[in-house]
Amino acid sequence: MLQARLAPRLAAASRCLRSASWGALPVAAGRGAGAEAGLARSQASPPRCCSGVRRKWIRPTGRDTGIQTYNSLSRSKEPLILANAGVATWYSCGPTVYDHAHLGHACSYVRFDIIRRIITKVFGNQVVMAMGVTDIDDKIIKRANEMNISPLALARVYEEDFKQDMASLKVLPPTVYMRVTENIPQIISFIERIIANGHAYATSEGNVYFDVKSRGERYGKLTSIHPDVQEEMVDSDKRHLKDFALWKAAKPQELYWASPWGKGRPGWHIECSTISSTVFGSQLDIHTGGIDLAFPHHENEIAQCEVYHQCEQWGNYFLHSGHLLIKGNQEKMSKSLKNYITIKDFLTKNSADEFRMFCLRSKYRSAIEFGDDSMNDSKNLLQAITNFISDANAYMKGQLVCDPIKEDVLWEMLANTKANVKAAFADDFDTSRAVAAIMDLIHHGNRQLKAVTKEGGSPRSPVVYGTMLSYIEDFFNTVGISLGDRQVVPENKNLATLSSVIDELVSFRVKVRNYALAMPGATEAVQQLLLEREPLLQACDNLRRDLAAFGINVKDRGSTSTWEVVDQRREEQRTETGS
Ligand SMILES: Nc1ncnc2c1ncn2[C@@H]1O[C@H](COP(=O)(O)OP(=O)(O)OP(=O)(O)O)[C@@H](O)[C@H]1O
Ligand SMILES: [Zn+2]
Repeated sequence: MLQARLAPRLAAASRCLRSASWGALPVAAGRGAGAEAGLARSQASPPRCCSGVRRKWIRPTGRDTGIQTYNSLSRSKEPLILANAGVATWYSCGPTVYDHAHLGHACSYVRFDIIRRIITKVFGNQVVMAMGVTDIDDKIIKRANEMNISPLALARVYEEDFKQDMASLKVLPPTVYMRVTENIPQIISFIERIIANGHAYATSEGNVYFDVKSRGERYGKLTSIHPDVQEEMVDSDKRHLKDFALWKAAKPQELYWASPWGKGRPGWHIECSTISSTVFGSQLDIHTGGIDLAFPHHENEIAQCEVYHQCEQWGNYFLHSGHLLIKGNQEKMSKSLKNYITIKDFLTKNSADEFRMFCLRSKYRSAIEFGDDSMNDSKNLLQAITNFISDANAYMKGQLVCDPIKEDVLWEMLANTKANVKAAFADDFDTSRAVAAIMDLIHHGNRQLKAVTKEGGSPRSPVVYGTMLSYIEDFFNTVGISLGDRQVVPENKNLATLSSVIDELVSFRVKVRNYALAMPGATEAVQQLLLEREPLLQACDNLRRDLAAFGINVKDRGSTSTWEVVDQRREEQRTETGS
């Protein structure tokens, strides 16, 4: 079905790529310089519109998903309309694979993973996602030279490393990963066609540049950066400073591919335009990346695709995630600033769910400060949710006995929460609002779960708690968090065994404790027995204390007991700070 829908587009794309013709002319734009300029601009203030021309965004025709999303192309929230009903085509800029990925990368990919899950699970659309992997570029060549291995070998190692990191963070893989080095013929054809259409030129030095001026007012449609401004040219064979490289002539000893312009390799931006067009043809619903990619990368991708496809609007929605900043100094976490924490290091002390909760608590577009405080807040929230689940479970099983529950209040709260969560998701994927709505529901649920000492008697309301539990678990499953260690146990046989052992241990302790406490009457003989059984109660208390040291919290609830896993690190911190 999906294949049938995409087939005409794929055919059109490959026709375009095959029919590209030759051309030639004369000049260099590096990823580093441009990207840094873009970064500085995107972090400071929104790009200035030099021409004052209002950007024109063409509202796509198709099926409205019911979601309003902020579109960097129009700089406002727009209805998310998919060209093919029920199917979102999505191109995501992937990693440059020359080193371990860090938490900045994690943040961007986790945030978009959450959005992808919302589009799929909450709004019922299929997502077809292609991700380009930059496996050849200046940084890869430099690092490979330092390590005395081939750039491609280095890239393969770190591509695999990236995929493993993403899997550890529970980021769903794209439908297809596409390596740049496996798309060189397509990239060359793409460049040839851009030249043939009069928007690029080759230089005598074997470089090919995009002629930015040839795009006129349309260059800058994403970021309002316009080529009219006169800038001084520095030592380059290009015609205009803003012209950017489509093809880079190989330096001596550098890895190269043969091309109509000599030995060389692709520029950065052309990779994504070609790969996206190879998979999705001349039209794309969603394009994503970190905010630093808006300029020059996405601006240039747009220019290339629109002159190649000769279309008015290639990508309909550009979504940009905010940066992960280091707390205190407001710096972007990045390799070049050497202020990064690798995903692997992070995961030795924290869980993927904790990081996801950290991401959920802010809007995906905003910058987010990373530090111990914000991670602890996220851990505390997760613990509060786990505690509620444990208490509600105990209540449902009759282990926790409460005063009569005001059911109608809870049913109403639940209905409101469902509506609020869906509205928050539909409003530019506002996950922080959705989490706040869930926490409010938990707060109200907790308020009524007050344990009372007298056993039985009062009417019970397990169904409303069961419904709340199931909704809350569904919510977190939707955004990629597995709640409660009991839920994740089946994935790990050792943990499943451990869980059963603790069940047995706690149940044995309950029998001993009940035996030690079961003393009808107050005769002298009974008092004597109580004294004799005192060591049993002491042993029960000791066991509870010892288990707490392993992060197992045993709760005595009248004649029965329940247990849950608590975050030990958090407990230790609490003890240290006396909180
Ligand atoms: N600190 C960060 N916060 C959020 N997103 C980031 C951060 N650093 C990189 N990204 C995003 O991760 C994705 C992959 O980036 P890429 O592989 O190009 O790394 P990079 O930007 O070169 O990283 P670095 O600056 O550390 O070298 C991009 O979408 C980029 O915007
Ligand atoms: Zn890209």
